[in-house]
Amino acid sequence: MKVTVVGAGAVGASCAEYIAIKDFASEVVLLDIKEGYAEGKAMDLMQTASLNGFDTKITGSTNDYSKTAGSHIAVITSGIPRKPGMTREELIGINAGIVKTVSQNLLEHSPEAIIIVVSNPMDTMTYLVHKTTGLPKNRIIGMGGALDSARFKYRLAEALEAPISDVDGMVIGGHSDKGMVPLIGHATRNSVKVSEFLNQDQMDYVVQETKVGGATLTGLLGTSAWYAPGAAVSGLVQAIACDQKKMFPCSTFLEGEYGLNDICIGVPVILGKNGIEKVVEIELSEAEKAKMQESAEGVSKTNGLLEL
Ligand SMILES: NC(=O)c1ccc[n+]([C@@H]2O[C@H](COP(=O)([O-])OP(=O)(O)OC[C@H]3O[C@@H](n4cnc5c(N)ncnc54)[C@H](O)[C@@H]3O)[C@@H](O)[C@H]2O)c1
Ligand SMILES: O=C(O)C[C@H](O)C(=O)O
Repeated sequence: MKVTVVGAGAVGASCAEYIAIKDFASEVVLLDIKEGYAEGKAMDLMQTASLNGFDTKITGSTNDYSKTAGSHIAVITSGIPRKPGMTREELIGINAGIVKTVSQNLLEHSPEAIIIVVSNPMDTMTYLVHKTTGLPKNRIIGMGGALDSARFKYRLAEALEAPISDVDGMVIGGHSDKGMVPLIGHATRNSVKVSEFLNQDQMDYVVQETKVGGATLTGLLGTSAWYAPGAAVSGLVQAIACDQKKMFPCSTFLEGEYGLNDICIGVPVILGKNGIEKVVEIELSEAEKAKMQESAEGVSKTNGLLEL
């Protein structure tokens, strides 16, 4: 199983490290445009192999896509992250061109690859890849909801004063500060609805802190987060590589599901060897449906900025 990660920066290198440590891939190729950067990150990571106990071979490439040939899965993290005070959507002017070129370069050498899009604004970048590559929609996956759901569980566990292993919850909708839809009504503590334990103010706080989770960290770090994003991507890669049939919220191209068309946005999907094996349509409350519709309007507005 060969995996390529384009962008050997904070998220890409973290993703590569988590994939290696999980040791399900034979090879991970890190590619970056900065001279020597991917090679350096790969060598540094390989020098953890005896310490972290993995056999995965990590190699680096400075913009030579021939090294990525035959990749089964390709992750796109190339592009700029936001600075404090920015929205993800403000990155479109620079990242759209990068993501378009990178996806084309990847597919030239790995025409059968499954593409996972990470670069922001992620839902719109996923839509861009869908529109410009012509790949079947099951092979284009946007990562955002898996990360947002991890932050949702973090906030739920904090509010519940419970171990994170007791908590479950999912975030759907757009991967944006205003557009996320944390499904608080579905969230549970060991199969018991969290509304049995938390009052409305506490639940509202969890939802709001989840929605701005990325911005909160960007404010603290001065750049985007990378550990949880890298871990979230590695989970999607593993589900595909190991044909796990696991359900994640991922950005995918919709054709009527959830009443939405011609958009990539976060919905529950089953991930396996074919990428998106199935879109799962769950029962939403009227309020959740309205939030999803509003979220989709925001994503479509950003999509409109693309020069397709
Ligand atoms: N979807 C999500 O949940 C999520 C989470 C975290 C970060 N992000 C996004 O991921 C992207 C990367 O974030 P980061 O913190 O890793 O940034 P970073 O600056 O640390 O890394 C980005 C890397 O991309 C490289 N790059 C730029 N143009 C390239 C090109 N044409 N080809 C190959 N490599 C290129 C840069 O040299 C840099 O090393 C940002 O757009 C960020 O907003 C998304
Ligand atoms: O928030 C960001 O700028 C990066 C990413 O989308 C995140 O949610 O961490």
